[in-house]
Amino acid sequence: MNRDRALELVKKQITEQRYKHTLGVVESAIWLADKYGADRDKAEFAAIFHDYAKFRPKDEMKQIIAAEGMPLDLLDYNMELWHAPVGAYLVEKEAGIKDIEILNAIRYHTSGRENMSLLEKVIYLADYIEPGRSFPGVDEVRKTASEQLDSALTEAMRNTIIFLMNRNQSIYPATFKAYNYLIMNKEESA
Ligand SMILES: Nc1ncnc2c1ncn2[C@@H]1O[C@H](COP(=O)(O)OP(=O)(O)O)[C@@H](O)[C@H]1O
Repeated sequence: MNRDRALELVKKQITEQRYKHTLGVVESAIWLADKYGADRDKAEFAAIFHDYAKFRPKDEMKQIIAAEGMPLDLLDYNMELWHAPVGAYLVEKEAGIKDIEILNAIRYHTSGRENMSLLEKVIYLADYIEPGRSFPGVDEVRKTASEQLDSALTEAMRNTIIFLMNRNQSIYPATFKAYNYLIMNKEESA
């Protein structure tokens, strides 16, 4: 599949505003991929498709999570988390994307996970820092992203955890695990 066809498929699934966000994530993902040596084409496709399932009905997402052997504890947490694993499933099924690295980058783009691949890190971070984002702290993360990938990822996860805590929301444990893994496996140069 080429880039234009992929964009066309995604455009049908999401709102105009979310499509703009997607184009921003593509730009940031390619920038990060080039900077840190990830596969540029895979980064581009993962970014294009990352929010594919964002507007699927809640019941359809629930049904897919249960039927496709996804972690059932997802259903106990923020439903904003669901579109990521459901997206990975639908992108394979409906768009025919088979590359497991691309699918995993989509699957973990909201929660993160322990021991993330380079591509997973690139997509998680690109989603956080894309040019359309304007929340507090994003400029600091952008600056760090231009210097050290894992440090930027750690900052983005820390901000997300603090953001959720300040709103009295529960936090899906995969994000804590991802954060702990980064802290506990930090390179001395980081
Ligand atoms: N570990 C988590 N537990 C619960 N909610 C989370 C967790 N990580 C991220 N979220 C929330 O999921 C929502 C959607 O995340 P994401 O898909 O990255 O954002 P967006 O829809 O803005 O692109 C955000 O509001 C974020 O706060």
